[in-house]
Amino acid sequence: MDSDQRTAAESVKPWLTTAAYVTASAMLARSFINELFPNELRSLVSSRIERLLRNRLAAADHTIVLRESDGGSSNELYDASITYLRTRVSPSTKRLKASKSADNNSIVVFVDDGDELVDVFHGASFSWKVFLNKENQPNGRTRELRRLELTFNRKNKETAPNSYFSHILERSEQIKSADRRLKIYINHFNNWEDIDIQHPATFQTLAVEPDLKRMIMDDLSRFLKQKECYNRIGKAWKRGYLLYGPPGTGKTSLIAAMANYLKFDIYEMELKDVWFISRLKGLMKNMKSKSILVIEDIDSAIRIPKRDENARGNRLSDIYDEITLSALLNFIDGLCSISGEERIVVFTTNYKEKLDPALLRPGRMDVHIYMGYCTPSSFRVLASNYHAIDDHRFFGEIDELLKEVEATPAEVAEEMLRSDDVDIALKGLIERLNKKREEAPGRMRK
Ligand SMILES: Nc1ncnc2c1ncn2[C@@H]1O[C@H](COP(=O)(O)OP(=O)(O)OP(=O)(O)O)[C@@H](O)[C@H]1O
Repeated sequence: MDSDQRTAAESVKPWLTTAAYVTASAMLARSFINELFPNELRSLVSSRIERLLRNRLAAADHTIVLRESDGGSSNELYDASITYLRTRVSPSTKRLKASKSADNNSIVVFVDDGDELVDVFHGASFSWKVFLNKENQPNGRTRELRRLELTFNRKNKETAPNSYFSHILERSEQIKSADRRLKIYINHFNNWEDIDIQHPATFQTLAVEPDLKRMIMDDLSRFLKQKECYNRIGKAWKRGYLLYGPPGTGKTSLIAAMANYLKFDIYEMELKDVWFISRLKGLMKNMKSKSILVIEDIDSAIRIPKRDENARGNRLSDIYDEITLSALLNFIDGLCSISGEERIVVFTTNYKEKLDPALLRPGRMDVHIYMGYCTPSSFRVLASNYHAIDDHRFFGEIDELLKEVEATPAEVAEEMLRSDDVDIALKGLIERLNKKREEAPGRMRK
């Protein structure tokens, strides 16, 4: 028996002893009843006595309820417990339900609603039950919400809320990061909906200059280690990035690479769907920690309708609260400082020159990153991504063309994908670059 099994066996012992006590007492009581009571009364009296014994046992229990959603916000402790408990299902659990995980296509097995799972931690037993609640929504639809009930013996009440929950939070983080696929959420009315998109971009597959790549990775790693420093200077633990450059230069790919590198989720906020400032607040409150908030195309006007729907007039200003980007930044800063969690905020634009100069002043967005046209070194990354090559007789010609022509990595990637035959793909790219040079000599690079 290894030490884990020994601990488990030892911790189960008191439960077995208690169960044996109940069974033995019930048997004793039953033979006593058989002696004393006529047939008709026997089953009534014996069930009363068994109930009494069980109630005495139950009185020694504590129960903690974890709801899936708490006051409209998602409950991270509930999520962590579900992640953790999935790894604690034992073959002896009588009824299990199985489903296919959207995250990584694996089969997930868990106890069914109403069933029980017993976990042993530091020699104490913790019994979990899952319950399903159905809530009627104002829009007539029914929302399914689950809750977990954790029951443990009163004598473990010191262990349960503190070290057991810390253990669950820590383990669930480890499980998630070992078994993780990028999650992308988009806002839909008041809620975030996760969309099942697999974005495989990583810093390795990202076609940007090596120095820029290193700078971004170092900046992210440094930020994560700076919680104390941000606390000390009284700043929200938030890092803001402004990504700018022409369409197809990899701004979205960089965000995915950042998320995959940090193992953070992405929350993509469509401002045009936000409508009310209160909705913005609610959405930000519902973002999980360790996340990247993305607001794309910030050069387009931000207009949020007035909170009071009756305040309708003829002029635009009667209907909309124009919120400047500057105000939005302040607002996000304020909410981030309340949450105290690390947060990355990324804004993107194709037209940096259209932004309010006040936004570009130092201190507003921490890092400005220009995502530019394809260069010989970023072309090498794409050639390796799509054809697993690091050299070819056509590379010299392509390098010369890329120094002259403005071609986005997206355009180069498109040519690389046209054929599995590397010679055909590279010839296609040369033709495209030559055509660009002829068609737009004025846009040639200096
Ligand atoms: N720098 C890059 N590295 C690797 N692939 C890239 C890069 N830029 C573009 N691509 C390829 O082109 C596709 C489109 O690029 P992406 O959406 O990241 O560009 P974008 O700058 O965000 O464009 P937009 O401004 O239109 O949103 C990507 O899915 C990827 O295949």
